[in-house]
Amino acid sequence: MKSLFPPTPVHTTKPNLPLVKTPSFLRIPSFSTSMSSTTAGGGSGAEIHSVGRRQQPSGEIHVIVGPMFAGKTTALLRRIKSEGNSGRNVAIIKSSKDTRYAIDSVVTHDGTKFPCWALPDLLSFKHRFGADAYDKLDVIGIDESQFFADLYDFCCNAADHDGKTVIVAGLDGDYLRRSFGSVLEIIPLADTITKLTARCELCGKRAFFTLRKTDEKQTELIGGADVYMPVCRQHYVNGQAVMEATRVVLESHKFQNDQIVEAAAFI
Ligand SMILES: Nc1ncnc2c1ncn2[C@@H]1O[C@H](COP(=O)(O)OP(=O)(O)O)[C@@H](O)[C@H]1O
Ligand SMILES: Cc1cn([C@H]2C[C@H](O)[C@@H](COP(=O)(O)O)O2)c(=O)[nH]c1=O
Repeated sequence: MKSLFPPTPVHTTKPNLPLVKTPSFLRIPSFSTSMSSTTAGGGSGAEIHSVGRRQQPSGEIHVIVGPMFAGKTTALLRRIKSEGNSGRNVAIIKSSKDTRYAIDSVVTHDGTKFPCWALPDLLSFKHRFGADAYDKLDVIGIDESQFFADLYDFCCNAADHDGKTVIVAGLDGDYLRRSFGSVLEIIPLADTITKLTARCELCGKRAFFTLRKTDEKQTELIGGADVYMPVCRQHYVNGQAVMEATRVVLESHKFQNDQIVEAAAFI
């Protein structure tokens, strides 16, 4: 097997980064001289001949969700590498908001790396990648998909119109277990959906949720094990209660301190 990783960029405007591998280039025929289709009843008049027109490609969408540390990126990379090893042209996009381990690579929590395009949005990918190179792509991986507001439109275009296989990995829920970004919106578009689990950091059981260990409230907060941990249902509920109790205690301490400061000002 040829070594594809790191793969060789093809017609990219961003040298040595975005990656498309490519032993057997141009595998998918872009044009057909004659395309036939017959209706189920074999009825007459159903035959279509389309000379010189682009063949309708058949795309796919596969969605991988779960809490943090569940192995979503690992699963995405495994799939992308396997597609690359089968001779398909692949590229991975991640959100440029995720600067945790590397700027231009997808990196798993246990250190596996793969070069990627780090972008603020998805719909600009085709233009940045180059239209010709994009046409030759077979498989597009998307990591940290919860951060892309244009996920639905990109997946629709890429799979339905451009015939790409799109593999999407992301958080289905945020630290409050609310729907995160547009990830759940693409479920109706998907061929397959895989929900992975991690290990609860407090008891070792299966973890379905992500607990935020700090008291920051914004939905988007980039971080790793310093800020988040995967937990089971019981420890999520307990953990939220502990966080809430801690907040109340800290706020009451702050209130008491403020009163002491105010009182001191009068002395
Ligand atoms: N509590 C945990 N449960 C499971 N895996 C963990 C945990 N903490 C660290 N890891 C590591 O994280 C790896 C998964 O990383 P990654 O694929 O980046 O996950 P994700 O993309 O879902 O956050 C696991 O193979 C394991 O080595
Ligand atoms: C739960 C939660 C997570 N995030 C951020 C934290 C990380 O930067 C990513 C998730 O990365 P992973 O590959 O799934 O480990 O998302 C956030 O912004 N808000 C949240 O509620």
